[in-house]
Amino acid sequence: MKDTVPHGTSDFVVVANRLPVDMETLDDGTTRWKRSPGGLVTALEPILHDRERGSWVGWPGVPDAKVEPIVSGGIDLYPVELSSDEVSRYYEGFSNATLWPLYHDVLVAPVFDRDWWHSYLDVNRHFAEETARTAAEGATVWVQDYQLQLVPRLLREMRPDLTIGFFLHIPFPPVELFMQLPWRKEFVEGLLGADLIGFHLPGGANNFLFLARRLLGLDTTTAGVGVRSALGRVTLDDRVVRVGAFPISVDSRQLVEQATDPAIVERAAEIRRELGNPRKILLGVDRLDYTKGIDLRLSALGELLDEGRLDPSDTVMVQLATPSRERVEHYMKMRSSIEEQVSHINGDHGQIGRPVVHYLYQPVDRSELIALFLAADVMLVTPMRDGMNLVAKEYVACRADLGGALVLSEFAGAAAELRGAYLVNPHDLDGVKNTIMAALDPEREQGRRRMSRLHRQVLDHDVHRWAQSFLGALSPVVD
Ligand SMILES: O=P(O)(O)OC[C@H]1O[C@H](O[C@H]2O[C@H](CO)[C@@H](O)[C@H](O)[C@H]2O)[C@H](O)[C@@H](O)[C@@H]1O
Ligand SMILES: Nc1ccn([C@@H]2O[C@H](COP(=O)(O)OP(=O)(O)O)[C@@H](O)[C@H]2O)c(=O)n1
Repeated sequence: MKDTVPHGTSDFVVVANRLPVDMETLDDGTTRWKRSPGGLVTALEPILHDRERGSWVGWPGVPDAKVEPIVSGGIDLYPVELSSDEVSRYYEGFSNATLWPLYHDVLVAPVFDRDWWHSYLDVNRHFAEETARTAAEGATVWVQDYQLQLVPRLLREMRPDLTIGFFLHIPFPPVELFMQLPWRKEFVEGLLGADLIGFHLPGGANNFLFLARRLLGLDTTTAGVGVRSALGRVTLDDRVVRVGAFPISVDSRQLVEQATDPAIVERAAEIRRELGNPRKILLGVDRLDYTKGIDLRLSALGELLDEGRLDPSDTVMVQLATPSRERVEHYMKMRSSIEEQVSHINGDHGQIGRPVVHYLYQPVDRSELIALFLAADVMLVTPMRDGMNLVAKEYVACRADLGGALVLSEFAGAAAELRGAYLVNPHDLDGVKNTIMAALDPEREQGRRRMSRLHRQVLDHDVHRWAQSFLGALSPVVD
């Protein structure tokens, strides 16, 4: 964290709830910055690094942090302060106990709280104001995700000279679920402040177009939206808003480079030794979130061990769970139940010094994560619903050796592209168990062919292509 930076000079501004780095206060009262959790940051960081100068407006991850604009990793960071009350009502409340469950198939009941809604509105206004101060005349602003869906409209009112893109990183819900939202019209109007609205999948884009017609009576295209093509259009009095599907991805080449680094390859071998040289290693890597299906894969593993279909003396599972939204009720409950499941499995099937499940509830270093990807024979990605899931793409990008197998939920956005994975319906526990068994022992050449297809897909469709396709579609507005 170095120089301070001036306002009003940025030609390209990313606006996201979080900055790419979180502020951390140490025991001695000093502060330091660490990488923020989640796939949004993983995806957008390399995009901003590519640009000569880019800015990022976001929250530094802790309440009441008064921080001046700073430069980090070549990106100008403009912190937006949130009070502890706003963290509780806007972030933990409306964003993560209302919108998050509503947009993830109502896996838990969304809470509709009017105070939270007012806080969401206020915070969206703060973000729009900070962005309006930061952006240069005629700049391009790219607003990210469900926490900031009102920003496009608010920002356009403040700064009509800007070109505004919006991208939603989570699923856009089916119409009948979205209709539950008491403030549904405000959301559609908020998003329509953008020039281009992007979703991961065509389904989300089509749902949005339908809602713009139904809720606001607007004139929209009705033909289906394609992937990176056939954009939909909403015609307003004074302009046209385009709507498209742009599946996000990872920095595949960078991952291949890291995964073929001899030190990381050696670390992968060392991890296998440290785990007791099991015949098979299963791996799960997630934020600890009830959408991710960590409990489901543990149930599958537990039953396979109970039934004697897996041998605890030669099978190990590693589950990394990054702490997330720890004060939100359903996250606390999910943590307890996962930890109980891990204890049961280890209690029933472990031996002294040889647990079956190695569970870490802590952030893990990037190079260690890549070594784990290399060591894993089967990667388990089993969400009940997920916008994309970059972990699935990271795993196959890292497997340039064509080893390993990916078990992937049909309910992750990534399943639309990674058709060569072992696809599972996360509501069908027996199906998940049988698929895990198949993925553990594929015929060698067939396994390599599957991985080769997946690896190529992710190399051809990386995060740079994602950003180019979105920003390319946004730029005709500028021309
Ligand atoms: O900021 P947090 O509340 O700690 O949450 C972390 C991020 O989680 C979500 O990530 C989503 O974006 C990924 C990239 O597009 C996608 O692969 C994944 O399916 C989504 O869940 C959230 O949408 C982000 O805003 C958060 O920063
Ligand atoms: N222990 C962990 C777990 C995840 N991660 C990263 O966090 C990101 C998770 O992205 P994702 O798209 O799969 O899911 P969300 O957490 O964004 O919902 C990936 O880039 C993972 O590599 C990590 O760095 N360390």
